[in-house]
Amino acid sequence: MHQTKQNQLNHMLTLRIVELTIITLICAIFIRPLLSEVHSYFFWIELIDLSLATIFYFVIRAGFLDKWKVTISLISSNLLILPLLAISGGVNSPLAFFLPLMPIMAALIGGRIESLVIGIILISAIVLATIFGNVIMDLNDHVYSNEKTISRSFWLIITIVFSMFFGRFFLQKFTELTDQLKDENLQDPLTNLLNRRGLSYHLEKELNKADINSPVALLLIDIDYFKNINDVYGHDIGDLCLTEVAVILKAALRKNDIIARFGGEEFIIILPNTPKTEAITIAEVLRNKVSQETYSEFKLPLTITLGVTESKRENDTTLKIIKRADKALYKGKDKGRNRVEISEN
Ligand SMILES: Nc1nc2c(ncn2[C@@H]2O[C@H](COP(=O)(O)OP(=O)(O)OP(=O)(O)O)[C@@H](O)[C@H]2O)c(=O)[nH]1
Repeated sequence: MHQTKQNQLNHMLTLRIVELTIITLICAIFIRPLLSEVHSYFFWIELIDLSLATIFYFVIRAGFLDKWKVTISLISSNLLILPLLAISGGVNSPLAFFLPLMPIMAALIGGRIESLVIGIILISAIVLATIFGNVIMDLNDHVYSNEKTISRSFWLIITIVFSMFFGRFFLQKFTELTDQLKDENLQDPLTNLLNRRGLSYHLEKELNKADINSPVALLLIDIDYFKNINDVYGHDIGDLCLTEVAVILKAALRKNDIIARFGGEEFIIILPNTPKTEAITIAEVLRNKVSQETYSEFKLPLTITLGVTESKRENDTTLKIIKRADKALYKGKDKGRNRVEISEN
């Protein structure tokens, strides 16, 4: 789910970058000749470039390209631009000003490695264009200045390196931020357990992995008579009790088990690769641990009731499995609370 959102963002970002490139090229073709005299070479080169960028734009828009194919296209369009750059005057070409944008584009669309690869290609091309600067300039019949070419190459390389670092830095910040948002989005702020959204995400994943040999067990847990705590001691003590119960439940679980606050005073525990018989033993352990502790500064005793179920072979859904556990839980409440009940099917 989150991967898809990230892909959509990358896709949108790629389109914006290519749109900007197209706008810049249109300005270069139609507006620049009004401001100064431009060699006809540039017109044709920029027209070819514009056609490439437009094709690239529609191919991306149609969604034909995944991340790697976009990166490969970026690298190949770089390689295509380089000969155009050579015949338009090498590092002295106005096209050269586009080059420092490339590593940033590659970092945003592809990643760190892509940005590094493109940066290295460009720097090597600039070094070559400087060594053969004289020949390139002859093609374009401009007056060639060795010092000017070297100075331009120097600054271009500096800006490309800078752009590689900036791309990397931006990517790092972007990843940190999206990870943080992802965590916050899936976390219950009171108990720091997964929230309902996080639970659905993990439960769906585990149900897809489950089969006859490795069923998923689910425990629905409800704190007994919790309303009394709120009514007598206040909501803040109620909150404290909830957090303390969450800590006890979490500490008793195995590494791969998943715990979430389902809402209010209800928790759900997903036990991957666990048959119902084993889940019942775990549920009893949890029930005992919770009832053996006392909670908050008032040393309040608490008990829990648990409904236990396991995944079915076919067509099980997050909704169905939770509903089965819920039925079992309410059977436990009816039978007097502080107990483990198993779903019938
Ligand atoms: N402090 C606190 N209380 C909450 C929170 N969420 C739900 N509650 C309270 O939890 C209580 C749940 O009460 P009930 O559903 O009636 O059930 P109960 O009193 O636990 O009784 P049984 O479940 O039948 O054993 C309500 O008083 C809610 O206000 C919360 O985030 N913090």
